[in-house]
This record gives sequence, C-alpha cells and structure tokens, in this order.
Amino acid sequence: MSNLVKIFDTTLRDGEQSPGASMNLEEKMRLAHKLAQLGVDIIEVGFPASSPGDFESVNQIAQQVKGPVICGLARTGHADIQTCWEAIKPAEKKRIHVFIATSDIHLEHKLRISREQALAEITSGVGLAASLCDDVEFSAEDASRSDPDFLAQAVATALEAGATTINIPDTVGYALPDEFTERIKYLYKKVPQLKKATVSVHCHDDLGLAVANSLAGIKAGARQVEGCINGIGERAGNASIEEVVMMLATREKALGLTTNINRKEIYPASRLVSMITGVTVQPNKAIVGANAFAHESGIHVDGVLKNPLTYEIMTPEEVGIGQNNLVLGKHSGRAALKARLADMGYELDRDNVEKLFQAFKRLADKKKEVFNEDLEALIADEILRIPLRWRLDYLNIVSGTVTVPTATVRIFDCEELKQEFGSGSGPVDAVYNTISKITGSKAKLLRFTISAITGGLDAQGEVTVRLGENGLVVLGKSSDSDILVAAAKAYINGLNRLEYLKTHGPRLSAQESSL
Ligand SMILES: CC(=O)SCCNC(=O)CCNC(=O)[C@H](O)C(C)(C)COP(=O)(O)OP(=O)(O)OC[C@H]1O[C@@H](n2cnc3c(N)ncnc32)[C@H](O)[C@@H]1OP(=O)(O)O
Ligand SMILES: CC(C)C(=O)C(=O)O
Ligand SMILES: [Mg+2]
Repeated sequence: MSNLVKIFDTTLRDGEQSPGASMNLEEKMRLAHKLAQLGVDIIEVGFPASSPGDFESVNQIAQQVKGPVICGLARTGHADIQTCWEAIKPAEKKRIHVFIATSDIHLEHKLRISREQALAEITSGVGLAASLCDDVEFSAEDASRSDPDFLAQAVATALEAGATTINIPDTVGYALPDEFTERIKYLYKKVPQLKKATVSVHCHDDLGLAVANSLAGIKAGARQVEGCINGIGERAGNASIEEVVMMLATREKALGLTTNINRKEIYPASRLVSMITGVTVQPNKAIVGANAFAHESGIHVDGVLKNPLTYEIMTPEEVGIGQNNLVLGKHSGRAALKARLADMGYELDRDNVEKLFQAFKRLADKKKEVFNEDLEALIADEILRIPLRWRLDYLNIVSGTVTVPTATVRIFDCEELKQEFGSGSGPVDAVYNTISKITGSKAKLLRFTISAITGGLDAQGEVTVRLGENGLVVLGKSSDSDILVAAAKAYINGLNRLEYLKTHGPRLSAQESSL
C-alpha cells in the first residue's frame, strides 16, 4: 500500500457550508490558487447544480487553476451530474464526486427511498459519471451510521459502476476512532475489489474527533483525507487539513506516511481563509492559532531558550509562520514591501502592489511597525474587495457616559459626496444609522464581531458584519487601527456587497445568494 496520503481540500464546498462563510467568485478563485500553491491533491470547488453562481465559480476555477484535480459535487440525479461535468470540463485534471446517503435514518426520513432504490441510484449516478469522466468519487453519506453490510453493498455497487475513489464520511461526527478503523477494515474484508480503489475519509468534528477519526481511517488503509483549512465546514466543521498534515509530518517515523503538501504555505492559507470567510481562528487552535507557538510560563520559556525541542514538537517556520527580521514601517519602500509579500506567499501584479503600497504608507503613518497580519488585512481591504459604490470619506463621532452618541459621516456615492448626521444607542449604532440614512439602505445588521488582529497598543481591529436584506445575506469586513473607522468601513463594505449582489447575483456563491 502506498505511503502517500492524498489531501482532498473541501474548504470551497463543505467549508463554505459553514454559516456565514460564503465567498464570491473572486474570493474563491484567490483561495483556489492558494490551495494549489499549498499542494493539495484535489480541490472540491463547489456543487455546480446548486446555483448558477456555484456553476460559474467551479467553471472559472476549472479553467484557471492548474495543478490539483478539480472536483465538483453532485447528487445521484442525472441533471446534477451533467451540470457538474459541464462545470469541471475545462480542467486539466477533473473529478466528479457523486454522493447519496446510505444510513436508514437518511433513507427513510430524508430521501424517502428503500435500500434497493438507493443501490439503483448509485448504479445510475456513478455509471453516468464514469461514462463522462475517468476519475469518479463516490461518497456514502452518513456511512458511520449505516448498516455495515448495506454500506458494503453500496460500496461494491459504486465500484461496479465505475467509481475510482470510495469515500467513507462520518457526516455527523458520530464515530469513535476504534469503531471507524473497524468499519473500514470490515469494508476491505467484505469488498475485496476495494483494494483497487482509493479509500477516502471525510470526518466532521461534532465530538471533536474529526482528526482522530481521519487518522483511524488512515490506519485502516485510507489514502485520501478530506478536510478544510482551519477546520471550517458544516456545523462544528471538518477535519482540519493543517492538523492532519502536521500530524503525518511530525509523527512520520511512527506512521511512515507522507503528503504532497508544501507546509510553508499552511499559515498563509489559514490566514487567507480566515480573512475571506470572516471566520476567525481561535488563539489556542493547533498549528495556526496565535498561541500555537507562544510560550509565557517561566519554566517553559527557560526550556525553550535552552533548546526549543523541550516544548516545541515542530517549528513555526515549518508551517510558514515567518521569523522575519526586516521591519516594515513608514520608512520602507516598495522593494521591502514586495519582499515581505513574497515571503508571505503573495505574488501580486504591479497594479496591485502599487495599490497596496499606497494603503501601506497610509497605515505606516499611523503605526510604528506594520506586521504581516496588517498586510493581510490590507490585502483583504484593497485587493479582494469588490467594485465599490460607496466609500468612506470622513467620520466624526461624539460619545461618552453623559452624551447621546452621535456621528457625522461623509461618504462618496460613486463620485458624489454626501454627508449626514445621526445618533444611536452607542457609537457604532450612531455610525450605522447615519450610513443607512446616506445610502438609503434597509439592510439589517445580523452579526457584528470585532477582534484585534495584531498585538500591542497600536493593534489593528478587524470588524466583520453580517447584513441581510430581502433574503440576501452578505459579509462585510474591514480593519483599521481605529475600531470605529473599521466598523464604519466594514458596514460600507457589506452594503457594497449587497449592491453588487443585486446587480451581479449569479456571480456570487450559492449560499450568499440563497440565504
Ligand atoms: C452532507 C453534505 O454536505 S451534502 C451537501 C450539502 N450542501 C448543500 O445542500 C448546499 C447546496 N444545496 C442547495 O443549493 C439546494 O439544496 C439544492 C439546489 C441542491 C436543492 O434544492 P431543492 O431542489 O430546493 O431541494 P432541497 O434543498 O429542499 O432538498 C434536497 C433534495 O435533494 C434530495 N437529495 C439529497 N441528497 C441527495 C442525493 N445524494 N442524491 C439525490 N437526491 C438527494 C433530497 O431528498 C431532497 O429531495 P426532495 O426535494 O425530492 O425532497
Ligand atoms: C457530501 C459528503 C461527502 C459530505 O460532505 C458529508 O458526508 O459530510
Ligand atoms: Mg461533509
């Protein structure tokens, strides 16, 4: 059996199913390029039949992203599979991923079909996919709660119909590691032809066991692991790709397995996912959390100073958390900025470097030192952003314990300057009420989160808002060393996205347009 474990990234599909993590086409494209740099073997780009927007993002990525296999998800119905095939067709390497549930709970209550009908669906769906594409993955949704003998029958049926990869998902994160190992071993025993296919595992984290179960699957012979960057995904998320990869790398001697991942891209990929989706990474998150390589307690610091091996089982450099001694500040030029961007894995064209340089200088005037996180926030603001109708020009806020919070806001509406004055229950409320007056927006603020994304007193605050209007839901993001300015810009960013969605709806993701 091969010692290579293939990494199947589903951040753009299952990851996007995390509430609020929707991405537009430009964001998906940027992330897909980053995943290719990271060296994942397969990227599941979306579910093309779910909406015209999803179809287009899958299709565009299939045309432009080289390296990994480009995979699209489909139910067993022929329309889904045909649509998926049309979307992925331009890719150099492509895969159709067909799924249907095999547990009795799902068959009876969700699909309302018998086991026999499910087998017929597998034969028909996988058969069609195999007639279109050489590379077909079949997933038995809710495999861990399926009757083992029926699951074996479903797997045998999919292989017979032409599947080349068989995925055993723990869809609801219910499995225990030993059970999961046994389940896969049982399948190998009951379905001898399974040895000719790649067995994959796709584990959810409802009980915090997604990575442990992925390892349990690998131990039983699985050679493909599915997961998402930062462990995002439906409900409690999927197995975190960075944890799986670093587990295999750090314990290579014990496990004897490798991956194709370029580990130095792990941290840049994590930051990008967090910036694009607005789903922040908890500080104590393994591998990519702010504290993952931090030491404060005296005994630990003493040990690390004497030899980092005392308390570090891997180095931050290994996962791309740079230890760069070149300081970026108000005296830095374009060469320094470009060098740092390259170090962080960003290859921007001249126009974007110039745009970023201007924003960098404006920030450097306000801050002593500009950190990588500051640059990433600027990239999110300056480069990932969508065309703007409204732009903040001026903001003045009066707030305190004895005054009614008020705000004066001046905004460019295309080229026209508009100014208003308003009040609210707090300074952010005052700003948002005033912005709504200027823009005439009826959007509802569904969520507001603020976090410090850099350290120190001159830290940048990152604000993420979720706005809803007439069934449309969008995220707005921004960062600034003044949190009220960040809040205003995030709100305006969200309003611009809503405006964009109203005019370019189909180009946005399925979730963004259907929520
Ligand atoms: C475990 C997973 O992550 S599965 C992937 C989940 N991801 C998503 O659902 C995101 C994208 N989904 C969507 O945009 C929509 O659900 C769509 C466009 C796919 C379908 O929308 P609708 O036609 O309105 O159906 P709706 O979402 O209400 O219900 C799903 C239907 O698919 C059926 N279905 C579910 N899984 C499968 C399957 N693997 N194969 C065939 N049919 C299936 C359900 O039984 C239900 O059919 P019914 O309408 O006849 O009862
Ligand atoms: C579509 C399948 C693979 C899935 O996401 C799951 O079962 O969790
Ligand atoms: Mg899933």
